[in-house]
Amino acid sequence: MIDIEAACLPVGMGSATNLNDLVLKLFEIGAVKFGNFTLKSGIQSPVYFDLRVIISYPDLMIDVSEHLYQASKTGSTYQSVCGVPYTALPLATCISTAHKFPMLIRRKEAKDYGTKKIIEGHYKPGDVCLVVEDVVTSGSSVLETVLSLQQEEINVTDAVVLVDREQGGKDMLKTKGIKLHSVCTITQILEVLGNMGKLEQDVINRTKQFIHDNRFNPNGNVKRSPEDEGGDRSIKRVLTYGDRAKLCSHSVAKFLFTTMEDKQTNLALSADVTTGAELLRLADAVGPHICILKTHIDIISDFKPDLVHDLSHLAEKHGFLIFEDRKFADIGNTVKHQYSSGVYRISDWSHIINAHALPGPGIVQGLKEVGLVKDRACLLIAEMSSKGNLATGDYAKATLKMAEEHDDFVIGFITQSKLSNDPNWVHITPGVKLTRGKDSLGQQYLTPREVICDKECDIIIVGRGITEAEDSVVAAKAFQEAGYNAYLERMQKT
Ligand SMILES: O=C(O)c1cc(=O)[nH]c(=O)n1[C@@H]1O[C@H](COP(=O)(O)O)[C@@H](O)[C@H]1O
Repeated sequence: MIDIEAACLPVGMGSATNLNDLVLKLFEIGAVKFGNFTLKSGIQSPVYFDLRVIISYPDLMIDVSEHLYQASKTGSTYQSVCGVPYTALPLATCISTAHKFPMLIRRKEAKDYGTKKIIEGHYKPGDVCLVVEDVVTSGSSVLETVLSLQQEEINVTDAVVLVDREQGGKDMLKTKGIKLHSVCTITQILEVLGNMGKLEQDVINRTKQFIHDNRFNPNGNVKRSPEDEGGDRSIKRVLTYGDRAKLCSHSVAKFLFTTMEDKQTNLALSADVTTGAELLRLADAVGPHICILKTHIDIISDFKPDLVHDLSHLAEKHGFLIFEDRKFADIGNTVKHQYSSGVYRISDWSHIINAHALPGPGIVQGLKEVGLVKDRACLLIAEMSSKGNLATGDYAKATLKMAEEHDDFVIGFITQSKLSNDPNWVHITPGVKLTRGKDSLGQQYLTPREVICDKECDIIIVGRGITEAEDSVVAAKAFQEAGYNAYLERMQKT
């Protein structure tokens, strides 16, 4: 049974109702729903929380924030409170104004201009901040806000959430040193609604079974700095590829970061060869060393549909993603056809495609109408490697903005430098050789270290450095090692 006494202590400027009334109210306004819902991950869930709707009920907002405030009072002291964007922002605001608690706002996107701040508000290194969230499932959204705060040397020891779905978030956050407090758990909600006769027993059983069957493992591995090991809580945390796999919501980006960590490679092979047989030979030989195989399918002189079928098998065998470097650049309606049909039917086999931002957002919308249902991903070309290219000035910034508006499909950029600190974006850089240089047609080369360590991009694209080497496997191994070592070096220095 629920400890009602504990849930209705009078507090600060207001007082919280009892938990039963709160749960009932949430149920009545549709903030808690039972049925069949497809979650962002694609999983079918018998329960869905839509806590955004509470902003339409000011009394409920005050009540929920008082419950959150109560649940967070566990002996720790905080200098500030920060809501996980967006739903928890108004909740954190209510707590802040009711209890004279300074607030911080974490930007969802990092500003690359002006103050360049990701955390807004006044703070100093070593401050302790309470993180507020509406619902916790795996804990990754709370973690994302925690990591942003920690990068500014703000400590987080506790987080408070209205509903814990009991799917592993609490344990995962514990492994990161964060204690999660919840106003209520899904078990408590089922119990309250069951006792009030609002839910059939089979709905309760189905929901319990779903929660039981869909738990996340608490296997996070946020890298700690030496000061952290020494007990200093002013931690600067560094996100590994594995951490970023957990943070990002797009399945292709998740797979990519996971592969990079597991295979220890940030190498994309640009397989710019002109026959099907050569493409397959290269893919099979170099496959163990790469995370992405990039194609220009229209330079294959003997293309047959079987080729992409065989290539897909090799992608599965070696665990890499296929990226057709089609560089779409037309209006939305045209690119839809170019992507889905014609001889190549690119959307049927290529996990990732790229597009120029030049035509405006319609190009992404058009591609998305084809790619989203197939769980495909897109990279926007923000900066190019060739001398004299016109993608300069504010072009990259405008491209980032376009990507942010389509982050369900766009997972990152083809770029020469890091555009954003948001760990969800994948930064992929072509024009890489083991030594700096250029070719006779304006291509300019940087080294893996310059790209990964200095410019802080994530993946190197290498073409002729491998395809024209005497032994492509030896060359691929060398690029794999150079790229991954540069990444490890960056981890050390950050
Ligand atoms: O989108 C790309 O991949 C790309 C963008 C860019 O700015 N520069 C660039 O070279 N590329 C591609 O990256 C590959 C580079 O090949 P190499 O110069 O042989 O390493 C080629 O397939 C290019 O089409």
